[in-house]
Amino acid sequence: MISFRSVSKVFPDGTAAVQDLTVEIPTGRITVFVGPSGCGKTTSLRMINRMIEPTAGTIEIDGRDTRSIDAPTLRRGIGYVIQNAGLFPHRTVLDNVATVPVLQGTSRREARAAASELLERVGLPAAMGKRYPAQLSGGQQQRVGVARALAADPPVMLMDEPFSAVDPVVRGQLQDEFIRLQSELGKTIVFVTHDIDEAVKLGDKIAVFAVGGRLAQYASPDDVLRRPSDDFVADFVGRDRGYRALSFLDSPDLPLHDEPTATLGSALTADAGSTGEGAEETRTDGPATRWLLVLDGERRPRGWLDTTNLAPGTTVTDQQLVLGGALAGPGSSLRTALDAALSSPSGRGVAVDADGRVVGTVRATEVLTAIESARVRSAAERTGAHRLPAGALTKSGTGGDQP
Ligand SMILES: Nc1ncnc2c1ncn2[C@@H]1O[C@H](COP(=O)(O)OP(=O)(O)OP(=O)(O)O)[C@@H](O)[C@H]1O
Repeated sequence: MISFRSVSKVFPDGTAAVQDLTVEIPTGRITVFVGPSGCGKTTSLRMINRMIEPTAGTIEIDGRDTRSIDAPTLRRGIGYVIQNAGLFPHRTVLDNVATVPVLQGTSRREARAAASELLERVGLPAAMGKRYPAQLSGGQQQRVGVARALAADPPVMLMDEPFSAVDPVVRGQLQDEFIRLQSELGKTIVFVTHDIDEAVKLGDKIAVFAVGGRLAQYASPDDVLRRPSDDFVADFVGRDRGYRALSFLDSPDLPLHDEPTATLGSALTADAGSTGEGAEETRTDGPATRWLLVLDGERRPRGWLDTTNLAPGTTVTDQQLVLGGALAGPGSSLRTALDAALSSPSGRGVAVDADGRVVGTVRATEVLTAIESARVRSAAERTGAHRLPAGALTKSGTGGDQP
């Protein structure tokens, strides 16, 4: 546990960067400091490893005042990852990762072997260890940065906007891998970002900072989205926060419908798209159309086919397909399920099993009904009137793939 007790930082020029911050950061979880630019997130983070000293208050790690530990010793137990990775340009990737263990007396050979394993752990082939940082993409450099911070196996990791220098797709991948890695490692992580979506996705707890270094709210992502503490937080988390809060509701009981399908490369039969309950006429952007779900040979979804003007016998090709949006997989949240239905041209969201094979479709109206029931259950749970089944309100992935 890292405890901030009435911590303030006023810089010599008079800037009050952090004001009276009191916060308890739980062990083994990800706590995100989020807020607009200049509100004291980085200053607060750097006070943990004493790169910046507070002007008032105390910071304790597991009950020990950090001022009672000399700074180098303190920092050995605290990994630090920054934007753009901050790698040493003239050292190979492997030696970058091995730096701290070597400084701590591990033999170079041993440190390199461990570094090589760490690279694989963060999703990089060990062969990349021979390259120099400039020979890697931004996303790869960030992975090396994470591996380097993990090399000394510190119980605490400080991460300052580690994924913000990469494009949104790579950032999403890095976030997913980071969640997976943390589920194995269980480090105490303090993560700084100005992106509320990133905070909600990664954080077990979120500290929302307001301008002037004031803590506006400290709560679970679900609470920050559903019950912002004041207008500032409500404004910061944005207008569609109700929709985003759906990410925290599981979709265990959604009814799945059988969906008529065709296989890519096969010929359309005369009744294609007109049998089964999923084949009713669906109004999309004008005329009524009949949408048929097209699969590959492994029953994985490839897209939707508008059969309105297609004669029986027509061969189904990739070019004819309209891509749906998100897929709902096992353990998906209601947000993913709703997104799958709303982003599908047929209005029917495709549900897949763990191998990506189609198991049926869901309709937006049914997801909305499930959302309503989950809200009722959640309200009952808060008042203690009703117990939810275990895991019913756990955080699930919010993303989805395109069929
Ligand atoms: N060394 C310094 N001397 C004077 N003022 C500073 C110093 N470092 C930071 N500040 C000021 O302290 C305030 C908080 O800065 P900090 O970097 O902690 O904010 P932040 O929330 O991390 O911002 P960002 O998201 O832009 O990185 C800002 O007004 C900043 O200009």
